[in-house]
Amino acid sequence: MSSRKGLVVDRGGALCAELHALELQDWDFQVVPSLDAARRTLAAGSASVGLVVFDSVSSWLEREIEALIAHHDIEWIALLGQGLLRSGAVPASTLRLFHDFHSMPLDRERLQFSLGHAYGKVQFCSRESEPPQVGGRYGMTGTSPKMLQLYRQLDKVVAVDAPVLIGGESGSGKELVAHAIHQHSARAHGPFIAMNCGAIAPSLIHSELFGYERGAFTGATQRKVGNIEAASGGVLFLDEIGDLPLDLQASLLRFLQEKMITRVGSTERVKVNVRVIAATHVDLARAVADGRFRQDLYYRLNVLHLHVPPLRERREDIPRLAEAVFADNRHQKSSQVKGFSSEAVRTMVDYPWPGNVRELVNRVQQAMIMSEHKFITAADLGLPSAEGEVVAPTLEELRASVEREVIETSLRKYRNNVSETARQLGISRVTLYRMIDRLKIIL
Ligand SMILES: Nc1ncnc2c1ncn2[C@@H]1O[C@H](COP(=O)(O)OP(=O)(O)OP(=O)(O)O)[C@@H](O)[C@H]1O
Repeated sequence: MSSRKGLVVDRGGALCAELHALELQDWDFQVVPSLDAARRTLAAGSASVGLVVFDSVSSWLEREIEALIAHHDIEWIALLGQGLLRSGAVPASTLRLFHDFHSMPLDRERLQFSLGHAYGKVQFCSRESEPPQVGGRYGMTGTSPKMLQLYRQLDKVVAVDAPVLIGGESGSGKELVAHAIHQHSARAHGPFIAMNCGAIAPSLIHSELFGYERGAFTGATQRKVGNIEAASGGVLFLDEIGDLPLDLQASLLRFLQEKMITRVGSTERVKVNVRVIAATHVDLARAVADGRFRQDLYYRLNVLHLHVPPLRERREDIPRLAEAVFADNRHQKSSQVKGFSSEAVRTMVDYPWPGNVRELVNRVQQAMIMSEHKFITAADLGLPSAEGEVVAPTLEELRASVEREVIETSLRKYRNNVSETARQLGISRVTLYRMIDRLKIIL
C-alpha cells in the first residue's frame, strides 16, 4: 500500500523510469518537470519528501534550488546523473541543501532507507516545530528558578492594590512585569498609562503628570488631561522613576498621600483612583542615601518590591526566549531561515547580555531578516562564537549525525523494538542492525 507521498522534480524525465522500476515500498511519487510546478504541488501540500533530478551540469541554478528548498518544510534528496558527482558539476554548496544525495545507478536499498529516513525526520521535526510553549506565566517566557520566584511574588502582588517598585537592569522586563500586574489585577479593565520620567524634559514633566487648563501658559491652547488622571481606574507606570526631579518628587508624594491632583492653571482639586507602579534600573536606596531621591517618596512607592533578574542570572531561559522571539517574528523572517544552529544557541547561552532580553529580541529579529543561512549562526547574531573557529562538518559526518538522531528517536518511540522501528523507517531489520552497529548506537 502506497502511503507516503514524494515529489520528483525532473526536467528531462531522465530518471523517472528508473525510479519507478525500483518499485519502492510505501512510496507514491508525483513527477513534475519544473520548479514552478513543484511549488504549486507543494502548496497543495501532501508530499513529505522531494527528489530533485540533476541529469546534466546545467540542470538547475543553485539559487533556484535554494529558493525551492527554503520555502517548504519537507526534506529533499538529490539524484545525480552518472559522473556528475565525480566531475564536481554539482557544487558542494548545492548538495549541502539536501538531506542526502544518490548517484546513478540508483541503489534500491540505500534509496529506500534514505527516503524512510527523510520521512521520519519530517514527521519528527513537524512535531518539534509547533510554536514553543511559552513555558512561563504572566505572558513571560522563562521557567528558571529566579523566574519561578518572580511569578510566585506576582501571585501576591496582583491580589492587592498597593504601589509597587520594580527594580532590575535595563531591558530585563520591568515594563512587562508592570503590564502583567495590570492585566491580572482587579484593574485589568482600566487603562495602563506608561510614562518614562527619564525621557521627558524636566520642564514638561509636571504638566505631563498633572495636566493643564487652557491658557495656563503660552501655547496651552486647550485643556490637557495629565497622565495621572488618564490612568484613572487603572495603572500609572512610571519608568525610570530615579530620574524624576526633586521638586516633582514632592508633587508626586503629595498625590500619593492625598489621591488628589490639581491641573496646572486650575484651582480645582480632582480625586483620582490609580495604582502607581514605578520602575528603576538604578539602586534607589543608594539615590536616597546620596540625597538624590526623597526617602518619604521611596517608602511610599516601595510598599511592594519586585526584582527582575538580569538575563545572565537565568541562562537556562535563553534558548526558550530565543525560540519564542523566533516564533513571534516568523512572518518577517528571511525565507530560508529555519531556526538556530546549535553553535548559535551555545553562544547565546554563554553571552553576558548587558542589554538583557531587549538585546536578545533585537539580535534575533535582526538575524532572522539578515541571515543568509538555513540556521542562524553566532555571527548572524553579531556575537563572537563561543566555540572559536568552527570546522564545518563534512556531508558524511552530517549524514551520520542525522541518521543517529532519527534512529535513536524511533528506537525510543518503539521501546527498542527493532522490527517496529525498521518498519517505520522503511528499511529491513538487517539494514537497521547494520546501521546500529556502524553508528555505534547502544540498544
Ligand atoms: N520574560 C520575558 N519573556 C518574554 N519577553 C520578555 C521577557 N522579559 C522581557 N521581554 C521583552 O524584552 C523587551 C524589553 O522588556 P521591557 O521593556 O519590559 O524591559 P525594561 O526592564 O522595562 O527596560 P527599560 O529599563 O529599558 O525600560 C520587551 O520587548 C519585552 O517584551
